[in-house]
Amino acid sequence: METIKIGVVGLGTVGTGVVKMLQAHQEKISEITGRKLELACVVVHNLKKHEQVDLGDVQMTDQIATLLDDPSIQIMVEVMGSIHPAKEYITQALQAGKHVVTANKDLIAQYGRELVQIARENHRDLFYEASVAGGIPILRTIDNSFAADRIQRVMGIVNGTTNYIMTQMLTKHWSYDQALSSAQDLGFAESDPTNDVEGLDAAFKMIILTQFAFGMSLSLDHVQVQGITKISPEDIAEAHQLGYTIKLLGIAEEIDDRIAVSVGPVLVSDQHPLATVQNENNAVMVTGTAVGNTMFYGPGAGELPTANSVLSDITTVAKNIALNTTGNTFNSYRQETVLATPEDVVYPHFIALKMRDVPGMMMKLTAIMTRAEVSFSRIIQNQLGDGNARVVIITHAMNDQQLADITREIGEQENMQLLASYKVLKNA
Ligand SMILES: NC(=O)C1=CN([C@@H]2O[C@H](COP(=O)(O)OP(=O)(O)OC[C@H]3O[C@@H](n4cnc5c(N)ncnc54)[C@H](OP(=O)(O)O)[C@@H]3O)[C@@H](O)[C@H]2O)C=CC1
Ligand SMILES: N[C@@H](CC=O)C(=O)O
Repeated sequence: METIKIGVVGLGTVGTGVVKMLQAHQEKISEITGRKLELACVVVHNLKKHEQVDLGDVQMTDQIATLLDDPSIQIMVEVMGSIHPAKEYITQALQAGKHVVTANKDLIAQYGRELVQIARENHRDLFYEASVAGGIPILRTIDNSFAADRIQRVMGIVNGTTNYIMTQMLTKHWSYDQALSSAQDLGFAESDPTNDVEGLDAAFKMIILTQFAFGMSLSLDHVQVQGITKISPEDIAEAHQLGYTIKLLGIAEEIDDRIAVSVGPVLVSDQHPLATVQNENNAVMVTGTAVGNTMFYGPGAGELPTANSVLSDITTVAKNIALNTTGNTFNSYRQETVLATPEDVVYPHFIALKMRDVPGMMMKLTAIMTRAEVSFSRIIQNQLGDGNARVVIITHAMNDQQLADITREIGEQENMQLLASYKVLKNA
């Protein structure tokens, strides 16, 4: 049986899982692909850190040239993360005639088109299943199984770290710092977790999902992004009291041929399947015109779940090599990017305010809402004990322009402060 040699760049959470799975499932992969896969080298940044790691005959190096300059290595697996030098390594690998598998969503979301072009020019494969929702095979599913359907919306929990943090805070009453530190220890968080908690990691994944589902290419400034760092315990408790769970949701939806993409805390009805997704698990709901609602659930981060997605890409490349059909990248669906306007995006909202507890304040708030043509659906008021009250409103459906008008007017009031505003998702 012919051998395909593989070089892996990165031996952190995902790289370790890839090496383990390549070694453990060798026989099955050979049977499926008709090729023996051989791990030839592993490239790391700091060799000293890995002194205790036993890779047997496999060479460990801190020199990327060992991999790039070896023509016998046919597949490079990039699991080191960040933009530079990962982008340069992938470019050089493709130009040197290697196929590339990566888990790097930051890179694919921002430079995916350029890298796909380089892969095509060099007739090489480029796959990145692990870049979205870790262990859930969502990209290949959208690419293959939704090819003929018209997708209306892709929505879900696509960051494991934040879902893990919020689950621990709600169920075990851990502090934010304690939960984040645990997510880091478990290998879910990015090396710099800012992107996780500020919603950027989820935004990169939504950019990739939008490309697959709608064929439209977005940049980060096309996505409305809010993280979890400003969610307060009061927000969580009041949402709970009203029958909702707060989740960091990515939503990409087509509204009259225009696209709206956002990432932010959303109140999800406790009856909604997304409300039940706990810990580092992710879930992606894809709504198609023909099929209706579908939901894909599983671990969104972690060593072996993510490695499994990387291995599915490696296996695909190996099959393509065996069949002499390489030169494939993921989906080639392309549509002109047309963005929705703030008037297009319509949701009920949870709005929390602090205001002086004196006569007339509620009338002022009602007047602001009336001017924006928004009505209340539910309202709670709690005294803060310092002469102020915390008021929480669930509005009827309103658009982003109405929300912007309300936010501006509240900001102009004395004795009234907007504390939070989140979308509300009612039904499946
Ligand atoms: N962790 C997860 O659950 C998931 C991660 N991903 C993505 O997978 C990728 C890897 O993530 P993860 O394994 O968590 O990251 P880690 O931080 O755990 O590991 C990164 C690895 O890359 C190596 N590395 C960093 N810079 C270089 C360099 N210049 N040259 C060679 N090696 C380098 C590091 O080397 P050294 O050890 O010597 O410092 C380390 O071994 C990222 O793109 C991430 O977004 C995707 C899905 C899930
Ligand atoms: N940091 C990411 C890892 C997977 O993409 C997450 O927590 O989801």
